[in-house]
Amino acid sequence: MASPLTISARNLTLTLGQGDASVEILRGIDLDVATGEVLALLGPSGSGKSSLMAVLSGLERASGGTITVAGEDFAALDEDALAHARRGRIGIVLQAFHLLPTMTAAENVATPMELAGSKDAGPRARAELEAVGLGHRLGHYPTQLSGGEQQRVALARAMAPRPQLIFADEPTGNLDVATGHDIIELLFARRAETGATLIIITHDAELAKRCDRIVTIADGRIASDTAAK
Ligand SMILES: Nc1ncnc2c1ncn2[C@@H]1O[C@H](COP(=O)(O)OP(=O)(O)OP(=O)(O)O)[C@@H](O)[C@H]1O
Repeated sequence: MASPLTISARNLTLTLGQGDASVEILRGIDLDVATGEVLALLGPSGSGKSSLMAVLSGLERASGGTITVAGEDFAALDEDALAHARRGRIGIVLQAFHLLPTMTAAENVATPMELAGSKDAGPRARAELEAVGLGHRLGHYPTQLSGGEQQRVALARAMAPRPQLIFADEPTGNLDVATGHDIIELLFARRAETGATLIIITHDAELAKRCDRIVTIADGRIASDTAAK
């Protein structure tokens, strides 16, 4: 039996700005992603990859089309409802780590789960930080951590709620090659352990080949959609 779909989008559009200043960023995207699939999103700078990720992850509302993510009709939800639907279901890792500077590594991971009502946020945060090799850095603040360590904290924060769906937008963009490689290994390993669906934006053709499928975006449209192996 085919895996159920985690994402189903039809004729998805995104237009930002008003009147003469409006820009058509996504111009009719059709995309199905099966549960557990690992998908690489490629395309030139400015083609709309991050914008597509923002819509698929519920950070941005589509201007038109239909979109179902993890069983939720995202097109029917307002911003608050989208935020609620994201919680615990969708993990996001970005190029910039976006850690809160006044919180320790453990607090950065635990706090979003606490806000979502988790009763065991502390132990889960610790376990996830141990899983990404930071068990010895729980009490460190972001400024006391290297870039690679900060991205591990961000990865732990994304993974700790056990999301069904993980988005990573150039997660190695701010890291040197070796450190970036370690982060990708960890991301793939943690994903494999949880069976989550992963969508990763990358400019790295070698990394794309490790995914199940490669989708290329050009000028706000899907230019190609092929199996990677
Ligand atoms: N808030 C906004 N208002 C108007 N235009 C925007 C806005 N956000 C993004 N854009 C434009 O939308 C287009 C797509 O941007 P997006 O960041 O999705 O591209 P990308 O493929 O992820 O690029 P990169 O690889 O450089 O990160 C770009 O032309 C960008 O300038």
